[in-house]
Amino acid sequence: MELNLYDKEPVENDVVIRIKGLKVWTPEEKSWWRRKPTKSRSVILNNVSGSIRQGEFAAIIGPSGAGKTTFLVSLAGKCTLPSEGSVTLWARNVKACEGAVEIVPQHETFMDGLSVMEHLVFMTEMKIGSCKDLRNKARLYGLVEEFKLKAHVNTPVGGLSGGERRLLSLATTLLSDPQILICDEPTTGLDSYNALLVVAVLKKLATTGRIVICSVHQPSCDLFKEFSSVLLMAEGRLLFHGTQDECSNAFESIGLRCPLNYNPAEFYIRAVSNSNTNVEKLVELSQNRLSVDVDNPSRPDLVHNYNRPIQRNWFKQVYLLLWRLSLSLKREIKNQLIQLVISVVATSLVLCVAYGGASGTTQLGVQAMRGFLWLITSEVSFGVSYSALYAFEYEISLFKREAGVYKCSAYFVSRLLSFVPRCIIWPITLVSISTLAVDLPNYILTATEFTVLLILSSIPAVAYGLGMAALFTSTGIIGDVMPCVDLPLLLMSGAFLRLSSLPPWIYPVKYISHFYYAMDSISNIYWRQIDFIDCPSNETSTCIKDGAGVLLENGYVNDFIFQDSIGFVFITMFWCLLGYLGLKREEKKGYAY
Ligand SMILES: Nc1ncnc2c1ncn2[C@@H]1O[C@H](COP(=O)(O)OP(=O)(O)OP(=O)(O)O)[C@@H](O)[C@H]1O
Repeated sequence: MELNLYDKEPVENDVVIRIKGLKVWTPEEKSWWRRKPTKSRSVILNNVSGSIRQGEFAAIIGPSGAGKTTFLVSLAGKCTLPSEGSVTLWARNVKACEGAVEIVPQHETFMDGLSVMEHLVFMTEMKIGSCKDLRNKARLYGLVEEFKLKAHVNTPVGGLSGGERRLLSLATTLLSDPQILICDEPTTGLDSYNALLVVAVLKKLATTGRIVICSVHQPSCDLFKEFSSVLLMAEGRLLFHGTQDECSNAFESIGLRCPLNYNPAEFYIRAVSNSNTNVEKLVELSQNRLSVDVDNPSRPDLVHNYNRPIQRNWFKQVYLLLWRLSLSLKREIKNQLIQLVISVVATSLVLCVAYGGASGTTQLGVQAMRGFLWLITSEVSFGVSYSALYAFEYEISLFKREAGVYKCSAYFVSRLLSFVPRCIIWPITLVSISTLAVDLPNYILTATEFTVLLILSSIPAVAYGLGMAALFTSTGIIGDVMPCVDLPLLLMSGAFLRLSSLPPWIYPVKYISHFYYAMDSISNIYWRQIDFIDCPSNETSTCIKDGAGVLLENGYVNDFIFQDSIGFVFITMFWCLLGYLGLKREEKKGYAY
């Protein structure tokens, strides 16, 4: 049975995409200490003009570095390089036609831990709506069938071959049924059977009125002849745009005839690679042809009723992102458990050995218990914040690739929530093992309070790790920056110096230190229960008489529950905001096609 995925009727042969005087440059490189650019910009696209009609199935060919990818990305409105000129769809700026154009990049980016079906279900839910809806379900299964992915639905994406990944990438893009599809080398890496399969699907799309534009590298004769039109590029210029026959006539008119049985695409590319004269002749020839189309009056009345992208509501986006992450993490559960056992159980045992029998009721024990409280607090904070530090390292290109599919804030929040199990398991394990060795008053109640407090304090610690990760991910210097930021926050914990002795100008830093709030709370929980600290008669230094004295010496506050609760909420929001801004900046930089 033939699947009818593209139910729109072909429409009249009208110009949809118009490109006028498009120039794109490489960015100027400036050093931060000099105003003068260290490297001046060079032209990538040089005054490209043209127009593309409804139903066109166009092949962009040209030598390497001709500017094909840059041209495609500009057509999709996703070029982030400095540019001039315009690209319009139905006489409207391409950037204002969200959802009309989809681009399939040369290099696919997926979450490799998911199976093919899980990936497609996630994308269907995000891009077109619930998979329970029969139409959406039919579209999903139709594409699986059309791209011969049925045999691989349970295969992890990371285990697919290069060609299969390419097919999956195309199927994912077609879920939203875009009006204009741009593919950067869709057949590269595919065997001839699959290359023809892909081209046949794309051609079918074009026959239903959509525009399909593909850059193709060394296409075979069979493949090349499937395209309805050819765009030939060299040195950043569009040398020719027209049908295959028109292309061959144009070459003949400048004295170049493609030999019989010779691959025409290869012939055209060679002709413009070797000779500047040929390039100039073709530029001259094409200028007259292109100006006709470009100067046609615009027809804003022809704005097509293309599928506007849907955006699931924010909570649904967070839910779906969490679902995807949980699927990916589920497969790493063994590694996660080993990590937990090594990190927490081993740490707890070391603490048991070092602090065995410590009690805050003796002068010696005061120092030991201060150290113990600091160590369990910092172990949890460091443990969770450093595990969050590399959360975006592998995901940032996926996040950029999926820009527009979900909101940046939903992504950040889902990433924060994905750490919640760790924030619960870590403190429970650490407290339940390590406190067995020390003398806690009201053991069960105090250990429970420690656990709850450490769980609460680990949330801002994760927000801190994620915030820093989002701010510094692309620079690759996060490992150097983090210890520098940690230091003042650590000092503010009160574990190493008396907070009341700090100069007033440095004092506000303590309000953004999660170490401070955690130490303030845990110290209050413990020391408030110590009514008497023994002071031996031969003691030469001043004795601290009770837990309140210890708190006073450290500079911790009395109304700790209120202040520390507000503090935890405040710093969580503070780091989330910085993290969100960091991700937004990454999103703006755009995906590297
Ligand atoms: N962001 C960028 N910064 C600097 N130079 C760039 C950038 N993007 C593209 N270029 C340069 O512009 C030229 C055209 O690149 P583009 O990728 O568009 O060519 P292409 O025709 O697609 O090449 P290929 O067929 O090899 O993929 C290349 O010389 C490339 O190095």
